[in-house]
Amino acid sequence: MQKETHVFQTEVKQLLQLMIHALYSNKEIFLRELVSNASDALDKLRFEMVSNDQLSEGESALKIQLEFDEQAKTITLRDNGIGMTRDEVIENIGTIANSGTKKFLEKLTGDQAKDSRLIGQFGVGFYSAFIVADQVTLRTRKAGLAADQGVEWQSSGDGEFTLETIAKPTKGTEIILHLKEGMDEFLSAYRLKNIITTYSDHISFPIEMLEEQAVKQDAVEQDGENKDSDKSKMELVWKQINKATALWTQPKSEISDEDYANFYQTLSHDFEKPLATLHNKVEGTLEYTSLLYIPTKAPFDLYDRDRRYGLKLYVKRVFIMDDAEHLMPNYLRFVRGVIDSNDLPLNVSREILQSNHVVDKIRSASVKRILDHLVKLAKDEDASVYQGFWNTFGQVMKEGIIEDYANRDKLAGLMRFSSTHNQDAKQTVSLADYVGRMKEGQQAIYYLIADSHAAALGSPHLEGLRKKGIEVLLLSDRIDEWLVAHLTEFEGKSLKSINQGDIAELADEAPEVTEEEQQARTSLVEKLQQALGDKVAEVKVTHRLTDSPACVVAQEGAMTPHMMRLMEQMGQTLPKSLPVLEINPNHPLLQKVAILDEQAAIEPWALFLLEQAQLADGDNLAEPAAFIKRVNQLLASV
Ligand SMILES: Nc1ncnc2c1ncn2[C@@H]1O[C@H](COP(=O)(O)OP(=O)(O)OP(=O)(O)O)[C@@H](O)[C@H]1O
Repeated sequence: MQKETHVFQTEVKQLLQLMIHALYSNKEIFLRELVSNASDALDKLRFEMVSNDQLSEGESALKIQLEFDEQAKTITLRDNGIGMTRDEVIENIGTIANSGTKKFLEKLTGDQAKDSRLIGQFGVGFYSAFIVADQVTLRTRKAGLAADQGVEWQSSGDGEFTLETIAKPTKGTEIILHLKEGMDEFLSAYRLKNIITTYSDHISFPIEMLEEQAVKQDAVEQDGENKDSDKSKMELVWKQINKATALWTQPKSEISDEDYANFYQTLSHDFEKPLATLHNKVEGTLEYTSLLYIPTKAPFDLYDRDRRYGLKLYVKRVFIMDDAEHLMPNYLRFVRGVIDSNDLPLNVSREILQSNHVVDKIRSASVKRILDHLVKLAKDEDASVYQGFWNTFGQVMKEGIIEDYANRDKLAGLMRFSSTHNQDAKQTVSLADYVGRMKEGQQAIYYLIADSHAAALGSPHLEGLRKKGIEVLLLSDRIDEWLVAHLTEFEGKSLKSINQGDIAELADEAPEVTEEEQQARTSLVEKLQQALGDKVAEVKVTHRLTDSPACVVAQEGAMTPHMMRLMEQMGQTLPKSLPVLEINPNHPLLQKVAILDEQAAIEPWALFLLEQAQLADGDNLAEPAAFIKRVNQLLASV
């Protein structure tokens, strides 16, 4: 087939530009990325060969070779892995951007240091070749196809690439980098070897480089006169330069922190050191090894629904799949690592994983390991470490309360909230802290849910409790309504919303009122009730408020207004449950209303009190213009 030219998709073009500039300070990672791709290609072939040994094409040793040419200024990386068809080349490296690319580009900040970290996580893999090369040639042939079905891809990274069908006798992929000006540092065996042993020592396949070695001359020649002279000449031979042992199979005592960290980088593309590394070998009825990492930074697509998460699954050292999501519950999707099982079949599929007791056991033991480690971190004297974890992953951990019933108690202990104790928007208060500060006889752990921390902190509902010195947790994450629906108690203390039903601690504080006052109150309540009709479930005198004139609360057991708003935003139509309007009869506004007699005069006040209470609660008024008109009329009339 003739050479044809294609253009990169716009997103790919943007990405290339960005990478070339932003990753400059970390340029040697190109090699790690390409080696990682080669290793993936070998993993895939090894897996395919389990059911089809023809694919080996007579080459049983799977390996990666690296060489450089000082004159031509090129570096070549070669693997004898699975290779790619023409269509796969087009799809994988060229016209079609990775599904995350757009989202990734939207996340960019313009700050080089931050962006380069993002790029790393995003795993731009192959394109990182253009950090050091101004021309890249990729030659590949899919294992199992005929020798003349090879493909050559070529690009200088400036918007276009060419494709040509070529003959390639050996399966696999070869990438030739034509180095840019100023990149001569990579034309050095020492430097290349160093990068490989730093980043790719524990890739499970051998990586070879050419090395000079003295080789004995032919025996015939040696038969001559000078028999003793040890004639030998220097020759280049392929020598393995990495350890090529999967890191997790090594004894812990032989693995340095650096080894662990470098392997984490290979897995996650994250430049940051992981927060925790948990390496376990399990023997007995079940045999497997797990190497789990808790990252320090969240991946940029932590909340991306399309993103696949999970661990790499190996069976008896053979790579099976990436993102085996059944090995970790969804809420621990930020955990990276490897599980290598001796008990699963090699032909295991995602479907089998879904309902497999071996997987279930590995998963629950792995979850336990992660949670136990977090519990330990949370107890650490240096609170900043766990706090840092919570600031990054707290919202996701909250999903655990909903998702993971078996571990609910442990998870509850790991939760952190904002509270009136320190008023801070940062979530630093644990339920145990709260319980430790509970007043004598306090009935429940109180919380308030609002749309934002500021709205919660300024809520009129807090007034009465604040006066009594009772702490209230302030919840304003979207997930909090679901959290409290599932977390109804902690250490025998129930959790209770302060804008739903009555609060025992406040009811017993009702101040003495004279019979006359009581009558006046009853009549005020009746008047408002009549004016509001079916807009409210009830009007009653509050114990909650000290400064504000009124507030809305939900009836005991009914959905809070905040929850109703969330459900509506999610497109759920619900039968309206009406709010209870609580009034503060000591407030000057209410005293004003108390002396009005005519229903026509009371009505705008009643509506105004209800609507301002709803506004303070974060509700959107159905008729804002009518509200403003009413307020203006009332203001003009005073
Ligand atoms: N040496 C190779 N042999 C076979 N296929 C390859 C090779 N290098 C790249 N590919 C194919 O090209 C795709 C894109 O590679 P790239 O490195 O850009 O991203 P990735 O490997 O999918 O992502 P990540 O780098 O995050 O693992 C790969 O998924 C793979 O299918």
